[in-house]
Amino acid sequence: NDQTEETANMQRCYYWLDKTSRSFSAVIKALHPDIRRAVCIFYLVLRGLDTVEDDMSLDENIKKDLLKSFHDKLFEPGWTFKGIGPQEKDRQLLVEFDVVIAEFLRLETKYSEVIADICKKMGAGMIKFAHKQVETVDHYNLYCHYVAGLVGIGLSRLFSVSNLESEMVGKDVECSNSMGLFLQKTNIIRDYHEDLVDGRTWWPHQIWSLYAGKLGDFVEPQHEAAGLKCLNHLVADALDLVPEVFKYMSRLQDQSIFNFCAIPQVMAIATLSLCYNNRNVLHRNVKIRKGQAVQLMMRATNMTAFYEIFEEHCLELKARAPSNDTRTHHALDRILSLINAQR
Ligand SMILES: COc1cccc([C@H]2O[C@H](CC(=O)N[C@@H](CC(=O)O)C(=O)O)C(=O)N(CC(C)(C)C)c3ccc(Cl)cc32)c1OC
Repeated sequence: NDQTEETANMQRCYYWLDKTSRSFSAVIKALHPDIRRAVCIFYLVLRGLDTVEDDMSLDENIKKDLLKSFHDKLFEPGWTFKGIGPQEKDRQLLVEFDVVIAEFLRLETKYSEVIADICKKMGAGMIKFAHKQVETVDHYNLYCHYVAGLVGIGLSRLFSVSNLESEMVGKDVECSNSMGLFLQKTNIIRDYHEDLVDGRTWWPHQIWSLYAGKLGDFVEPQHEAAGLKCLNHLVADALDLVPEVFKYMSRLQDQSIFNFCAIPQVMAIATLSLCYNNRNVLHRNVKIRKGQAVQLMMRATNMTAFYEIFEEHCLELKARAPSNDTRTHHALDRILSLINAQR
């Protein structure tokens, strides 16, 4: 896509987009020109907020104030933040954040007000979860709402106000929230070992305590079977979101927006299927193969293919799930009957 007519600042923003999201930046750059800049800026603003939340070396009070006021910084031309620890991978983005702010302030108000509103809500939510662990399933859903559901809700509002999508897309908060939860829960399930090492655990205590005394127990051979039961429980919980994902995707009209929304979702169902009953999840970070990811990206361009991809992964999952895992079988049966019903 020809970005030559963009300002020097916007060129710099696309540079940061390439640096902060490997495969995903190309999908954002392929978005319809009416919405491309708004989504790129939204992505970078969220990356900035995420970098603050992730920096464990930051003084608690500085972090709290910054999370609470981040949405106001968007209206302070020239603002940057040099306090992020040197180990944070996207530290430099905040050092050059004045560039993002300059472009944010050039956006039409109908876009910038959505981005600022989501930042305000997300920052406030992140403060509530500054303590390290998640207690109940409700807390789990609330945490995922703050860090991911709100992204889906914000994007859906951008799609609607651009008039590229119907008003319903921006109004159906439940479906938009589920789009974020499906991605976030998949990441949390996949990142068990990595997060354990970092000392931040997002697996809800109310679920894992059914299977072990300490979350770290699952890395030990004698607790592996229990670890797999817990893993499968969380996979089934994530699969319960798929009906809402289908409802959301079925509403989309713009091809570039469909691709932008579909690609992360098909990556997630492939990752979720890979994680199910997979003991490697308890010891290291598992990822779908690059070749499989590319295949999925190329296929996920229409609703028929979207259903087919989910059906393939759900049938494969059903074949592997032991008959006594009723939670997983019920979730899969519901998804498969929805797919058959729309044929
Ligand atoms: C309607 O809602 C969406 C529609 C399309 C894409 C996303 C969602 O997809 C990427 C996809 C992405 O960023 N993939 C990475 C791979 C990875 O990080 O695992 C990448 O390819 O670099 C993602 O993961 N997150 C991060 C959250 C899940 C926290 C929201 C994300 C962060 C900022 C934005 Cl603007 C968008 C997204 C949506 O958000 C729900």
